Amino acid sequence: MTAGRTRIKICGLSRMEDIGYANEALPDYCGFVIGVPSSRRNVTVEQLISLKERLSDRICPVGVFVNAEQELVAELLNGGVIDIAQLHGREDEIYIRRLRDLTDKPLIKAFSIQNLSDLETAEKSSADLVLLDHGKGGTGASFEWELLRHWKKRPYILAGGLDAGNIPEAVSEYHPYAVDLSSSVETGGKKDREKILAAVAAVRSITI
Ligand SMILES: O=C(O)c1ccccc1N[C@@H]1O[C@H](COP(=O)(O)O)[C@@H](O)[C@H]1O
Repeated sequence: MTAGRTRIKICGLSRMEDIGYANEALPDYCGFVIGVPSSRRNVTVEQLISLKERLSDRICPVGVFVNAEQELVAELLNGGVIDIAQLHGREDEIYIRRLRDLTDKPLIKAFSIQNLSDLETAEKSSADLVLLDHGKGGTGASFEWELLRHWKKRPYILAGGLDAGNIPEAVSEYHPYAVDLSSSVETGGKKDREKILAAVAAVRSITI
C-alpha cells in the first residue's frame, strides 16, 4: 500500500444497483459487510459472490468483518472473492496472528478513536493498514480529528461521518491514505448514485 493521492473507499454495497453506481464512479475500494446481521448493509457470502462478479476489476473489493471466524475470512481472501479484509470488531493481535497463518493477503484493522491512547494502540497494530473510526462502524459520526495533529505515525484510513462536504478538510488537513464512506452516500438507507459520484469527485478534485 503505497503513498500518493488519497484513495476513496465506498462501503456497504449490498444491491446490484450499488455495483452499477460504483462501476460508474470508480472509487479505489468498495466494501462489503459480511456476516453482520445487525447492519442494514449486511450481505451473505452468496450475495457477495454475485455482487463481486459484476464489480469492475478497476475497484478493489474489501470484505468488512466483525469478529468473524478466521477460516471464513481466509477462504474469501484466498479464493479471490475479496482482495483485502477489514476487521471492524474486537479482533486482537492473537486473532490477526492466527489469520496470518491462514492467508498472506492484506489486512486492515479498524480502531474506535476516543483519545490519544486509542491512537497509540492503533500505531502498534500488526495490520497492514489501520482504519480510524468513531465507533462500531457505519454510524455516520466522526471522532475528534484534531487528535490526529499529534499523531502522524503511520498511514491510515479515515472513516466515520465523512461526506463530500468535509472531505476537502479531511484530506488537506490530515492527509489520510484513504477516506472511507458509507452513511453519507445513502438516501433512505440505500446507496445513492449522485452522492457516490459526488464523494469520489470530491476526493479526486483535491490536489495537495
Ligand atoms: O457500514 C456498516 O454497517 C458497518 C457494519 C459493521 C462494521 C463496519 C461498518 N462500516 C464501516 O463504518 C465506516 C463508515 O462509517 P460511516 O457510515 O461513513 O460513518 C467504514 O469504515 C465502514 O467500513
